[in-house]
Amino acid sequence: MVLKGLEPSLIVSDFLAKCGGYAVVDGGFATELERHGQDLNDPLWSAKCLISSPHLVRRVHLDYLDAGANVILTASYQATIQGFEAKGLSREEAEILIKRSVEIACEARQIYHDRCTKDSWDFLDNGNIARRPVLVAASVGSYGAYLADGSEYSGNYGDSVTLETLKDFHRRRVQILAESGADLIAFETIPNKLEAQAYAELLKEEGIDIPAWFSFTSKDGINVVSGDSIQECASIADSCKQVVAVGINCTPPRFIHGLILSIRKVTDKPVIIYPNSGETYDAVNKKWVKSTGVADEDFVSYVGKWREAGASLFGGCCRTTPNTIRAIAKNLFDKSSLTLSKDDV
Ligand code: MET
Ligand SMILES: [Zn+2]
Repeated sequence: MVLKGLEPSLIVSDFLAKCGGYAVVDGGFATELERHGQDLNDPLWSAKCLISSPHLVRRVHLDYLDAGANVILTASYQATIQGFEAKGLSREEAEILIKRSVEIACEARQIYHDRCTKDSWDFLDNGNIARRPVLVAASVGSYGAYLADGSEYSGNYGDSVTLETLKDFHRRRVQILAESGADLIAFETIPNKLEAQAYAELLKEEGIDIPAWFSFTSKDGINVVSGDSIQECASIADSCKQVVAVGINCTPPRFIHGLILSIRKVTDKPVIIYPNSGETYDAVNKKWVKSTGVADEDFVSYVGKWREAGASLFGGCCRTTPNTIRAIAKNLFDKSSLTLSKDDV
């Protein structure tokens, strides 16, 4: 994509316009690696596959592109220099793997476009065809994801972790990803305000010249998981020039509508939504379990409602699959059906 040099906000508005006003984000990445037989019970989680199965990483990206994704997220969510070093890799090897995560996603996009299957073309209203726009978003998971102790879902890092700790932890990886050829950086599953502040300061201090999105996670539909206010968190994203979209991921679908309304109160930036399947992560047993209480309807049937509430980018997070993404794409772009039956998923 020829994006460099454009104002960050123009990059996303131009991209959304080319996509037809709304864009489709990919779905659960680690989930899909597991479906392909990978055991991700490891401190590196999905990033383990950058070492052991890069071909599978590329394959999963391709599956999401085939399903209709306009944005694919790299396998770098839990790929950290510190995490790779703990596995005995050198710093240089760790940096190469982080960069490689972006290269693999770019390769997948290239393969996808080169195939020129009918799915890779969009028919425009004027009868012309255009190549479907695809952005590669370099994923950055939280400090809690690196700890791999479930604290990405509590946002509770304890008093010893300060703004500076978080900035120092993330600094080098963000620099590498910014220079890797990715179109943007996706700060995902942000559990608290402190980490959002750290990201915003890093983007500024390091003069990062590609755009970013900030995506928070919530377990009550009111606050982010730490209990910090979603509006305060979204305001940090709003004041950061490099941030081109703000939203929510890895959060049960039933909470999304209210969170979009809260975010819209403090920012006009595009809102991105990619919920999980509604199950809950049990950090002790490292398993996803069905929520008790009211069962979630499949979230694809909510997409129309989220769009009305003001969201512009839609995808899925943990436990969602290419089928979920296919159904979202159909929901957004098949003008004749605004709501999908559950059979579509
Ligand atoms: C815990 S949220 C994980 C987000 C990451 N992009 C993935 O789908 O694997
Ligand atoms: Zn997730």
